[in-house]
Amino acid sequence: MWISIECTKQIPIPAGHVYAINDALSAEAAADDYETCLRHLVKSKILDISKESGFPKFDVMLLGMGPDGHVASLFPGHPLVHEKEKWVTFIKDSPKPPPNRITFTFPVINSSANIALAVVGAGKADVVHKSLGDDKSSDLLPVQMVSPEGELVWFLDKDAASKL
Ligand SMILES: O=C1O[C@H](COP(=O)(O)O)[C@@H](O)[C@H](O)[C@H]1O
Repeated sequence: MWISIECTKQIPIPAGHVYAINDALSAEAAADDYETCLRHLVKSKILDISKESGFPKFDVMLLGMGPDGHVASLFPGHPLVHEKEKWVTFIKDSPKPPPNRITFTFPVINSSANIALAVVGAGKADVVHKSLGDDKSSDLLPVQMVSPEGELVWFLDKDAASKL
């Protein structure tokens, strides 16, 4: 949401190219509605399907990361990180406000051609260190499960990179 609102202010994206979440609906209904929207875009050949995965394939996905290592609304230890079928799903118990959210699932995120991961602030330094370091002793954080079909590029500010 933030991206669509901020980007449309900064760069001239035609309004018809922005597919906003319908926040008048419940989280469940908004997730269904958004997945239906994606399916229409696939049918009308605006959005590709990955030959590898059969899920929608975005050219580029811009993700952030929370200080707990979550991406999109896929939080560490939450069952949604293991969703394998849905394109878009919902969460009603998000550990970070707001509690009701919708999110792309990992099959969609990881079918992207490319992903830019933009991470800023000292509050993210520990998790950046853990994610990019060698310690694979504990369960993977959601950010460590991000694996697009093409390139994954991290963009860090000095504070976020301070423990590397
Ligand atoms: O809740 C969320 O937080 C993360 C991190 O946000 P930031 O403002 O600290 O960069 C964001 O990437 C994610 O999309 C969102 O669901």
